[in-house]
Amino acid sequence: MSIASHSYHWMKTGFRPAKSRLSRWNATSGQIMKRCESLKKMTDDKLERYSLELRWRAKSGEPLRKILPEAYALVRESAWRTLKMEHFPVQLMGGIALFEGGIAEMQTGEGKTLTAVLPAYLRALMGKGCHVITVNDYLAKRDSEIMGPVFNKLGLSVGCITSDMEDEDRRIAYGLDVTYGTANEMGFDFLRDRIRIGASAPGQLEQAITNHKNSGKEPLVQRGNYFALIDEADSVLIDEARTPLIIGLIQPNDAASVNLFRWSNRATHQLESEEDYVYEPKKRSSYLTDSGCRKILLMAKPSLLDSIDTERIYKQVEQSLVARFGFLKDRDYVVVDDEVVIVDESTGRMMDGRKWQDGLHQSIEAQEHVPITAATGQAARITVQSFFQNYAHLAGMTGTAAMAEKEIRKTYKVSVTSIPTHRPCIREGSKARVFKTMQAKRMAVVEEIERLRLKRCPILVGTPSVEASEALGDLLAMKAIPHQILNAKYHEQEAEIVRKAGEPARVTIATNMAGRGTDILLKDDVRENGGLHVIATEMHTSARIDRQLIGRSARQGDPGHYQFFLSLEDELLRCLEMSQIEKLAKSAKADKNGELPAGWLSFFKNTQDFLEKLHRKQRRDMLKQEKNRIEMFHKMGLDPYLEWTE
Ligand SMILES: Nc1ncnc2c1ncn2[C@@H]1O[C@H](COP(=O)(O)OP(=O)(O)OP(=O)(O)O)[C@@H](O)[C@H]1O
Repeated sequence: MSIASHSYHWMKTGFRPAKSRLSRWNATSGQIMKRCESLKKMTDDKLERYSLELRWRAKSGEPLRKILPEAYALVRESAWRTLKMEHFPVQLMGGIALFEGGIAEMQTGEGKTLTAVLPAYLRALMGKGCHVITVNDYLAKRDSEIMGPVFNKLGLSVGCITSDMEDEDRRIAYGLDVTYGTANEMGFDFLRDRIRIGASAPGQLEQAITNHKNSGKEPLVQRGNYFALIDEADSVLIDEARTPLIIGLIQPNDAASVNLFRWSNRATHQLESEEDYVYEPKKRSSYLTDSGCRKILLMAKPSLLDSIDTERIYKQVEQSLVARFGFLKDRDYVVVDDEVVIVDESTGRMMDGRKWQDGLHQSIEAQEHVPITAATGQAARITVQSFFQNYAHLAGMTGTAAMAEKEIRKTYKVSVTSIPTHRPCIREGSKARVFKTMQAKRMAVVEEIERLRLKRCPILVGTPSVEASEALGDLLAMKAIPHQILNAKYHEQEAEIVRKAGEPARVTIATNMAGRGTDILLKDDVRENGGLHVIATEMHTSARIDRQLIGRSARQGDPGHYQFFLSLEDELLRCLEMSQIEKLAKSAKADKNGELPAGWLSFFKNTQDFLEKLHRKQRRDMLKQEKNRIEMFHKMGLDPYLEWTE
């Protein structure tokens, strides 16, 4: 079939891979489909024996690219027998692209979960383990459970790593043929293993591992880094890459430090903005002015603070100011059982076990009047970028790679290729509506929900924080509109909430938890009524996150619809100076319902662009620093990942 004649569908944002590559994949995909015909008559036993033969051939040195057509045909047949799903030709092409490495852009809802099984199976034949990286525990568990039978039927074992697992269970899961888990868990397991091995000079790691194995010490948890297939690659490789993984070295708190955290928090309330301190929202940083330093010096303090030097006190007060103005409860963190738990901005999920550094976490604990936990120093650290560079083979897939193509190419030196969709995407968008105040916007959202409910459409409302999701929930409750909320506080009910979200007239209010990976299946006659409607109640700091939310609708050729509702009091605009927003708000001419003319949308888009640029620069700077750090460690013959070892 020639490229010109086949009926693939391209999204506007996608860019095409070189034609020659696409036609090669297309031809191989055709071969695979043909092979599948001959597998139909095989018994299950024969199918498994065939798979064993492939494993033997792979281990005997036959190149995997030669085995690929047979392997993919087997996987397709196994998926049919176990899940009643057969890979579409475009999914086979995606699978080939993933085997060849780099990032495959497959639109939201195109079935990346099923596609991932193809390269994972093929690489797993080598018997060196294969890691499928998902963005959260819920997806790791869901995907390994759903896809497990496809591998099992072909004689391969599958497991998953979740944050609540003990080392022994992790070791077992890593020992299986295919292991699902998050970059976080796999990265931390890698670091903990490095601590077990101890520092090793560059180039001597293999020897150090062998020595460790022979030493009879606690065995390592991972058995190597052979192949990583990253789902939602842009989230993992770009968004998560902003914070390095750090294993803390617990530094017990002394009474003076605890007093300092609590006192600094109180002290901030006696300081005047601009006169005593300056808080910079864009950088989330603050500094004391001369007047502020003087005031701090003169303030009454508990005698325990006498032992702490003044510089440290200033620094801590500045940190408390950052905690107070830069970090909001139910947006950046939640308090669960007297514990401050970070909420990840891009996924809306609780990040168990992660803590802010440099006393910031403790400052927030002081602010929330909960027990102050021990601060952590660094024992071992690695950036997400360096972690994935340890893998012999790396591939990724996402619905939103094209938007970050340049950055991915520059950082990871891999190409991004866009795979056509199976059916044309018929998602419809309505013009964004902009309001002067948050309240006016929320009222309009409620009205829209009422209107759509009358048409019996399921509605997914995206909100930027736990707080915003609950505020909207309260409004709906006041109007007796039934709804369900999906935010970090309800993560245990996630599967149940998602299962119901596609029912007629069902209203689901969610944070970014209902973003990447969430698959809302449409029930009953919902398709005829226009499919799922997504109402985005704010624009995110990254357009990719917006695209992911919208991508919950109109999947697999289904109908679907989206609309943005924005206001001048939105989170996105908080990065601007207060005075600038006030000026804008004054000049804005709203109608009687508080709605502004459509032209205001460009203002939001510009702010989003500005923030994306700023974050890109921050990531670039971080990478540069990291590169210099590793080079310096290498020059000194030291282990770049371990700051401290026994
Ligand atoms: N070959 C297939 N045959 C039938 N159904 C399929 C096939 N491939 C995928 N699906 C269905 O399509 C839906 C979307 O799949 P999936 O959630 O894997 O998409 P995705 O590409 O990962 O989306 P996102 O980018 O939003 O994570 C699922 O309900 C899945 O069962």
